[in-house]
Amino acid sequence: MGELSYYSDNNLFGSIVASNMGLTSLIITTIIVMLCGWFFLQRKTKAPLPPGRLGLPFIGETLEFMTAQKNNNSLAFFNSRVAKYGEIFKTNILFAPSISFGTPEANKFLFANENKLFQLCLPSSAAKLLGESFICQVGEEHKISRHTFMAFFGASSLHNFVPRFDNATKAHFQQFWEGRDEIKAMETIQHFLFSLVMDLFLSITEGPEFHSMQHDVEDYINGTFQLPIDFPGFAYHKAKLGRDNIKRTLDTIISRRRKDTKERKVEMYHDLLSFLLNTARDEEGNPIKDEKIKDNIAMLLFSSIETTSSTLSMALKYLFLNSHCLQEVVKEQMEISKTKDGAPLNWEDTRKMKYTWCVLQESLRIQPALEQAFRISIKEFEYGGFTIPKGWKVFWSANRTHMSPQIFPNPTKFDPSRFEGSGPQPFSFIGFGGGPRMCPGNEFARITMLIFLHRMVLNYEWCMVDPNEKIYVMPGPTFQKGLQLKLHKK
Ligand code: HEM
Repeated sequence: MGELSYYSDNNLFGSIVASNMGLTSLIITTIIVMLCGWFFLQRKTKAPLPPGRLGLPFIGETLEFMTAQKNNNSLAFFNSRVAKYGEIFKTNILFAPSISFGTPEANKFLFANENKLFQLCLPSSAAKLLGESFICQVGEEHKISRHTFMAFFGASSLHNFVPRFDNATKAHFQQFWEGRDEIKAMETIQHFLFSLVMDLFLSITEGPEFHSMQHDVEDYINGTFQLPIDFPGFAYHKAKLGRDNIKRTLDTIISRRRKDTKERKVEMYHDLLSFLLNTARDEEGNPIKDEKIKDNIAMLLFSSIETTSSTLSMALKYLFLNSHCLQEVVKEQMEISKTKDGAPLNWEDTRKMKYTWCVLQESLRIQPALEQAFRISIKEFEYGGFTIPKGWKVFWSANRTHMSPQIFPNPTKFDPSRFEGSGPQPFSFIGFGGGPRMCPGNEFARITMLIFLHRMVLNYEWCMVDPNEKIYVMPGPTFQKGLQLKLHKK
């Protein structure tokens, strides 16, 4: 028994040890399996970077992109990558790792997450020249400043300016188009827009300040987004001098305006400067500081002219190439003209120009005035099954979206009827951008372009000297020979 019991105890001990060892190894194995699973899941849940090529160190694919863009062919750059990598891909253009978005869903995501996941990123050299203007601000500061300016550029405020714009447009045609049988339309339109904004912003339509500003604004526009070489002869250096001259001229104009206000001549002025000096307030409810007024007026001169002149010039080209569309525009404008009996156009008239507005939007769809704009991701996040790292650039691209055959069938065909009725699906037409940074000048651009086309089609027939005139994009679309037109007065 004892032996037996010894044997049994020994056996029991052995079996306890054996079963403990079995349990321990079971626990260890379970932990190892769980750890492996956890690591595996961790690896699985961290989505990969979007596919694509970052290209050469630092310059990446910048040269290839810039060459394609300059030749008005950035779509080929994008299409080849979309075909290879899909709708979301990585690249390195403009010297930074970047991610390209192009579908309406991705555009919506980008615009809706401004300040949450993305923020505007301007090259620091350009931001330096744009100073304290609201285009350089982000977050709440941007929202408040932009709101101040929107009070002036919104539809309700521009309402009253329509007859004044129409009179200015008639005067422009008399001075610059009358009696000419050939014209470089794009630069003449730029001059027209410069005159219009100088009137709207500062009530200045002629004289030395007008001419010096014209020259300085041109330098400012041409050089701000160029290579930041601050040395005589380089575009960026000229832009800096231009910006300084604009601000000096604005100093003189502001002092004169203050004197006029004291002498109660202020009611003479209905313009942006008067609004900024007398009505607008900053975020703390104080009058806006002069430095901010000057930087914003200079920035608005900068943003308004090239974009609008390019869209109008493209519309003249497409109307010439599509005579059935031109006939529709003429019919619509004649109907309006018949009701006017020589009186200037008003706000309600511009509301009736529905087909003409479709023509302008279709022109902007095919040849966007701003092809893409960049944001920077302010935190890491996932989108579309990919990780978007913090600090990478993400950009929307108007020509990628506008030229997608899934969104706009037969995308190269000029077809203004795409914009009739409820128009294209949301976030598929992004000619004016979207979200909190959507173009605040779109209403102003809309009315000025409609009024211009009204006067143009009622008074002139035109044909392009070279219907295949080349277009460069640097960075906005520009006709190689300035859009040469032969004119025939009706
Ligand atoms: C057809 C004419 C125009 C086109 C196609 C156009 C296009 C655009 C686009 C696409 C953006 C968005 C850029 C982005 O997302 O980063 C933008 C922004 C802007 N536009 Fe326009 N624009 C036009 C006319 C104007 C005019 C007439 C003005 C001024 C009166 C103006 C002032 C601005 C400003 C200040 C911004 C920056 C807004 C912000 O950052 O909050 N634009 N424009």
